[in-house]
Amino acid sequence: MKVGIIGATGYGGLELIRLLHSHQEVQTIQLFTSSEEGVSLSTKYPHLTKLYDAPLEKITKQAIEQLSIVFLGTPSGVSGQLIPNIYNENTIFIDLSGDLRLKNSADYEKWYGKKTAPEDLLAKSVYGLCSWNNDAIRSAKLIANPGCYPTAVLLSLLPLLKTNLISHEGLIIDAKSGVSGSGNKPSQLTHYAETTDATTVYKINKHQHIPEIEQAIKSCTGTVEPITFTTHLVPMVRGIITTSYAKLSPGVTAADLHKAFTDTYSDDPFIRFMPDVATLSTKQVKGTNFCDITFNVDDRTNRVTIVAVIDNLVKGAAGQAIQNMNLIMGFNEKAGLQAVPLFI
Ligand SMILES: NC(=O)C1=CN([C@@H]2O[C@H](COP(=O)(O)OP(=O)(O)OC[C@H]3O[C@@H](n4cnc5c(N)ncnc54)[C@H](OP(=O)(O)O)[C@@H]3O)[C@@H](O)[C@H]2O)C=CC1
Ligand SMILES: CC(=O)N[C@@H](CCC(=O)OP(=O)(O)O)C(=O)O
Repeated sequence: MKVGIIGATGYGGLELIRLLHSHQEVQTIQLFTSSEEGVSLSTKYPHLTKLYDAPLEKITKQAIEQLSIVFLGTPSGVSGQLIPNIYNENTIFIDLSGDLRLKNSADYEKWYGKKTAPEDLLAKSVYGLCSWNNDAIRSAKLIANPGCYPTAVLLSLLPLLKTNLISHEGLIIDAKSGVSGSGNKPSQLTHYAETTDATTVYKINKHQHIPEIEQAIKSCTGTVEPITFTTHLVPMVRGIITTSYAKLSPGVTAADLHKAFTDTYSDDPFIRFMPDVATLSTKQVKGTNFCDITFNVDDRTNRVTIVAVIDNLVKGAAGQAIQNMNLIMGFNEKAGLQAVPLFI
């Protein structure tokens, strides 16, 4: 099968290359650029020497039409305008950006501060939250791959929200990410001198993933209340950890929560429910498509603390995008995604 990557020079693109390279169903990976046509990716990234030396290609409708799948790892505001120009019935589009996730275009313009994608594109797009939307994913032509933070938050909260074991009201979610989450464009926030030896809170009550999380909670459980969601940048390259605090519904015990997680995920290839662990670390999922989840009930407050870890570039981006491809194409869901975590 022939696949393509638009935005191949970005961090999401590089991670797609790394994972697709060992996918047994993928024979050719075409790499596209908007700014460095003719340049070899291995010139820019020497670790790809003797692997990806061919010149980067210009994005054209004719080239995209030849591909079974095209991934877009482009900054927000790009794919919503680009896809209408290259859309065709032969190719499946998987967008890693936030452009097609929010069904309400006013929400996109408010939270992203950018022009929304056309309504017909939004109507066609399927939210690619694997494990929760697999039936719709299997027949999709256009996938809105979930955001990195929403993936960890939703996978860890939906089993309890859907069964009404925790209250929808007063949910508080504290999230922390490594610096690769902000892509390969340097900024003041990600400058080494300011990120190393520091933890920084950012986008307080303004993060663009707030409406995405609320939309998915509504769609999976039928109801939603506003969430409090706070993001932090921590001095590591990869990884996300989310810690959520929820009020238990009357009479609910730890055993009920345990059952909800095992009922939902015991057969899941990538979600590892880990009750009774003393620690949970981003390292234990590094380089993989795993999402590890644990919880602890505080009897003093009648609250439960729910923790999830993912690799932002894999389960939070390229890995989940490939899992979506596998579901659509009817491949083994784990194809290309079987690596053991890079723990040390
Ligand atoms: N990093 C992460 O952990 C995650 C990222 N995402 C989302 O995925 C997307 C990609 O992220 P990431 O790889 O980190 O971003 P990067 O900034 O690292 O890379 C984006 C790439 O997009 C290409 N690009 C820029 N402008 C255009 C354009 N007008 N047309 C086509 N291509 C363009 C650039 O390549 P070139 O100049 O060669 O065209 C660039 O290398 C973003 O929307 C991000 O929000 C989602 C989940 C997690
Ligand atoms: C550390 C860091 O900066 N992370 C980014 C991740 C968001 C992202 O990837 O953007 P979309 O999912 O909206 O496309 C952020 O918090 O904005």
